[in-house]
Amino acid sequence: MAKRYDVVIIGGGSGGLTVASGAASFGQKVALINESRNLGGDCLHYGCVPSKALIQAAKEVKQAEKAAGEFGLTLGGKADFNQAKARIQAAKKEIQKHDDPARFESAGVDVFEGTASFIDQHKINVKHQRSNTVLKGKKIVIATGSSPKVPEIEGLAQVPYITNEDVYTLSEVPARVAVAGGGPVGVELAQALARFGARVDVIHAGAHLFETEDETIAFKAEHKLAEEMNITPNYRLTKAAPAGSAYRFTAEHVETKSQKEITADVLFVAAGRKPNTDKLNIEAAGINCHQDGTIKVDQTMRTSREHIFAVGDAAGAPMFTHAAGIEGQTVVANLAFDLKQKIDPNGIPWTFFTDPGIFHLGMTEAEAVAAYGEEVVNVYEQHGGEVDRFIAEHKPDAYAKIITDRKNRIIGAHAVGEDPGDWMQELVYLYQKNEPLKSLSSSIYPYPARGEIIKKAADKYWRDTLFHGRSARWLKRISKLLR
Ligand SMILES: Cc1cc2nc3c(=O)[nH]c(=O)nc-3n(C[C@H](O)[C@H](O)[C@H](O)COP(=O)(O)OP(=O)(O)OC[C@H]3O[C@@H](n4cnc5c(N)ncnc54)[C@H](O)[C@@H]3O)c2cc1C
Ligand SMILES: NC(=O)c1ccc[n+]([C@@H]2O[C@H](COP(=O)([O-])OP(=O)(O)OC[C@H]3O[C@@H](n4cnc5c(N)ncnc54)[C@H](O)[C@@H]3O)[C@@H](O)[C@H]2O)c1
Repeated sequence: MAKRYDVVIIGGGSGGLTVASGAASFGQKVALINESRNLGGDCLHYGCVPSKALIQAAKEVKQAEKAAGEFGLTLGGKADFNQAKARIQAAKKEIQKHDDPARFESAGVDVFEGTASFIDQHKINVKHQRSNTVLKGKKIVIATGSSPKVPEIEGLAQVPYITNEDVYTLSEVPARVAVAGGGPVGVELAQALARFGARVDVIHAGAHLFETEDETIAFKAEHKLAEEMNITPNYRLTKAAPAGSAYRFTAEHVETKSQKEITADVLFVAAGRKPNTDKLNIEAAGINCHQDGTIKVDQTMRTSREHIFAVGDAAGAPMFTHAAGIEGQTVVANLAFDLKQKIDPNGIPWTFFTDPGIFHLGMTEAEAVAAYGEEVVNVYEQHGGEVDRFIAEHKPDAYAKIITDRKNRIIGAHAVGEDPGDWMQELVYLYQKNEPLKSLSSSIYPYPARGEIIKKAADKYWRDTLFHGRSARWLKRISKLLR
């Protein structure tokens, strides 16, 4: 006999947990299935939390070295990676408390440990060790996340490699690390390993690091990151082989096919993600998927079956914890009240935690020009070298680019510099409220704020309007009359 629920959720990560607590709080009878009792998903166990803990530890090591060099201090010894690992464990343990299954159970959610697979479009089998439990859901939410994609690399079977799932458990930092992939997973962690003493080679099949980013931002970030690691864009890692006590990797130019060889002690595969949809027996539910296995959804997060929703990484890009969260919130409203609330994918910002970091909201300049035409798009650029705080902090490389339409509404906003997520967040608010950039000009920033970088960009709108063009001529005339 199947156990009956209003909602059955598959996956206990950022997306699934948001749906579980939201649906239960609206009085729905909820079942949550996760492969292990350790809820929290990729973000907590292998993604955001451990990576940010490691990145911060590595940043402190780098700052200590930089300060020693600049201020004539003597620094001895080698940074202890085990201390960073201890911090990672402590952070995970603390945050894990929020995702304790008991908390969800006390909120009325039935938590099932096991692997879920569809029997038909309403029934799901949960397999745990040798037992099988069948659940029946009026509504079903798939939130199974994603895993590292391992590309075809000849000889990889003879060469041990790591992914973001193993990097935090390395017993020590290898002397030489080859990284396949120049996206955020590869570069955030590569920089951290470099700061703990590894010589890092990033092999990247794209024309530049961070392919999703505005070109100006990606180039500025890459230029700075190249001070700490060897970056080889336009090359794909194609072969791996043992070479004495180390390994030899062959990278092939994506167009000319010319080859380069790199020797390293460890290969870190960070070549993208694949959705965790392979164990779901998804055909039994009759849901349509994209070719890469991600689930097709509309903007209400419904799949091709009206009563089945998908959120988070399993539903494809954008793959972020907060994206899974907002998608989960939208699904709660849609399934509990039969609404058709939509997600605006352009309204989901993100930050990459490299140093310098990257902030992204909406369209890049190239995307905006392609979508609206050059004559409609206005671009406001602001350099940190003209902002007192960045000058005082010796960080003049900060840079922001804000793209607006003719009415000065935000189409895109991008930045590179130290913790740009902190000083660019107001633009997310403006975007959501459909407010113009120029409104920031009247906002007061406690001096010397990093956020002045976006106020100065907004001031440029007024300068263009007041001192050039038709209104400038009128203002001059009025001013003369009043003299
Ligand atoms: C190294 C790294 C760093 C990252 N850093 C950030 C960051 O700083 N900020 C940010 O916003 N995002 C970051 N991300 C992305 C973020 O981790 C993901 O977007 C987010 O975890 C997706 O949440 P989700 O709910 O879709 O899936 P997940 O959190 O992966 O949860 C899916 C859950 O479903 C379970 N599951 C899978 N299949 C089944 C099945 N058949 N039956 C039962 N259970 C199943 C899994 O075990 C897992 O617990 C990072 C990712 C990586 C890899
Ligand atoms: N700070 C954050 O919020 C954060 C951090 C990490 C990851 N993430 C999320 O995780 C997603 C996945 O990130 P990712 O870096 O794993 O993937 P990605 O797809 O962004 O980058 C992987 C890159 O690897 C390259 N590649 C593929 N095969 C290769 C090969 N054989 N040799 C060399 N290069 C190869 C591809 O050109 C690709 O650009 C991101 O899009 C993001 O949504 C977010």
